[in-house]
Amino acid sequence: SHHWGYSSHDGPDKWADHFPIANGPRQSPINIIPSQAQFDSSLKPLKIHYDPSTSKDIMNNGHSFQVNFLDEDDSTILTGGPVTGTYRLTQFHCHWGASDDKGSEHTVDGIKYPCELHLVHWNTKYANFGEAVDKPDGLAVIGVFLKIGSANPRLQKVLDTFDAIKAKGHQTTFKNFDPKNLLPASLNFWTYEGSLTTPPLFESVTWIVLRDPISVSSAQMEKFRKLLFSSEEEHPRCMCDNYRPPQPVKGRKVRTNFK
Ligand SMILES: CCCCCNS(=O)(=O)c1cc(S(N)(=O)=O)ccc1C(=O)O
Ligand SMILES: [Zn+2]
Repeated sequence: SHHWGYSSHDGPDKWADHFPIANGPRQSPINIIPSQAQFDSSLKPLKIHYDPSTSKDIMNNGHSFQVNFLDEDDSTILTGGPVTGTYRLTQFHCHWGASDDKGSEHTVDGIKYPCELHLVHWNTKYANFGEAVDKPDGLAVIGVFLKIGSANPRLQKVLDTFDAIKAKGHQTTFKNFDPKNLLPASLNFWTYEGSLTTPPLFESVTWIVLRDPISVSSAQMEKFRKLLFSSEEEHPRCMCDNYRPPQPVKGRKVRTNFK
C-alpha cells in the first residue's frame, strides 16, 4: 500500500491523493463540543473485561508504538455502551505532539491534549480483525486523553520498552499488561460514528471517547518523542506530531452517557 506519514509531503493534507475516503462523510477525529452533545439514556454502561494474560508484544510500526493482544477468544472484550454484541481488543497505540501543547486527535471545545490513547476492538460478528476492519460496524475504538500532571506509573511500563523499539520495525515481548489500568476512574464518554484516523481511513469505527483524562508527566512525554518514525538504516526522524487534525462533522450526532 502507498507510503504515508505525517510530514508536509506525505501527511494528512495529502492522504486524499491515495485514499479518497479522506474526504468522506464519517471521517475521524472530530472536535467534540460538549454543549452540543446529546445525552442518550438508551446508552448502556460500558462493560470492559480485559485479561492481562492476552497482552503479547509491543512494536514500532513506523507511525506509533502498538501493544498487540491475543484475540482468539472472548477474554479481553468490550460490550455495552453504544455497541451491540462483543468487540475484542486487538491493539492499543497513541498519538502525540512535538510539544505538550498539541498531540491529541480528538479535541474538546478546540482544546488539544498532549497525547491520546486508542484501544482498538473488532466486532466478533466477523471472523477476524481483517474481515471487520472495513465494515461500518466493524470496529470500536476507546479514546483516552492524557493530560500533563504527575507521572503515570502504569504508563511507565510501556515507556520502559521504548529503548528496545526505538526504530521502525522493532518489537519486543510485552506480557501480563492490563490496559484497564490506563483508563480513568469514570467511564463517562462521548460517542459518534467515524473512521480510522490513519490510512486506509476506513469508515468502520464506533468512537467511544472518554471524557476524563489520565495523567502523564512532561518527562514521560519526552520519552514518547525519543521513538523514531524511521528504521535503523534511515536518517533518524523523531516520532512526534503523529496525529490527524479534526475533520468535518458533516451533520453527525455526538451522544453522551452523562448529563
Ligand atoms: C488492514 C489495514 C488495517 C489498518 C488499521 N489497523 S488498526 O489497528 O485499526 C489502526 C487504527 C488506528 S486508529 N487511530 O485507532 O484509527 C491507527 C492505526 C492502526 C494501525 O493498524 O496502524
Ligand atoms: Zn489511533
